[in-house]
Amino acid sequence: MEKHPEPLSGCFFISHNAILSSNQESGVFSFCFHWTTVLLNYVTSSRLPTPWANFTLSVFLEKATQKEHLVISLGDLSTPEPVLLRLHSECLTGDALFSLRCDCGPQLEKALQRIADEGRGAILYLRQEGRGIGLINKIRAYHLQDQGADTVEANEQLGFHADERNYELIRPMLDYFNIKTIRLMTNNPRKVKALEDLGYTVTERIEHRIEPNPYNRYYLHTKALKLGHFLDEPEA
Ligand SMILES: Nc1nc2c(ncn2[C@@H]2O[C@H](COP(=O)(O)OP(=O)(O)OP(=O)(O)O)[C@@H](O)[C@H]2O)c(=O)[nH]1
Ligand SMILES: [Zn+2]
Repeated sequence: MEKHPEPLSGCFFISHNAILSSNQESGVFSFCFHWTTVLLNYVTSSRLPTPWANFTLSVFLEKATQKEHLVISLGDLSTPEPVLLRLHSECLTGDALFSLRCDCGPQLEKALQRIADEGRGAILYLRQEGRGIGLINKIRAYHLQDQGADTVEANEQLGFHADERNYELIRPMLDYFNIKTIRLMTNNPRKVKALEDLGYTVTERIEHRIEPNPYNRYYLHTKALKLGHFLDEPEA
């Protein structure tokens, strides 16, 4: 049985952003470091045969929450060509329970298919269920939506922002695979910005739409209207 690595490396490292600033008038130079806590540690990996391809599954453990975040990868990601990537937020109802309320399940399949077709790429499967509010609160939000609220209003009625996800935690995963430039499969402009803010280069945004169904039509409409997703705003 594999021994649980504990801890894997030093607890702290110096982030890329060592800032050198100067005060022209006094001629004083100051050098300050931003110390960044390592949010996740790589734990282990295995083969993951699927109907689309034989992927590799790697697991990372988030220190603060003990959540396991996953990377499903194919091919050599360390070469300089941009990596086909999907940041997929956990959706138990859509990914595993076949829910038609959202587009997550078909999006996950589409990403697996696309990576298999190209023979190289990765899905970061992030345990940020319900846009970061967790499964119980997502079901509470669904309950409110059953009574007429839209997906944003439901979150707000529960005291959350429309989107509570934090993308900081993807850095250790991308760095582990030495990924620097990315072709991102998404309809969400905030994911592109999040990657760029973290210092990665997004060379291409690849639209990642699925055919709407009668149950997710209004949800997709709201995402386009209120969350800025690049979708066709299907009729509510
Ligand atoms: N709070 C809340 N979360 C939802 C709802 N429907 C889906 N989710 C969650 O939303 C996340 C997916 O986010 P989306 O907004 O659908 O899409 P995205 O990841 O921002 O963008 P894409 O990359 O284009 O898919 C998953 O974590 C789902 O569990 C909902 O009505 N309320
Ligand atoms: Zn979903």
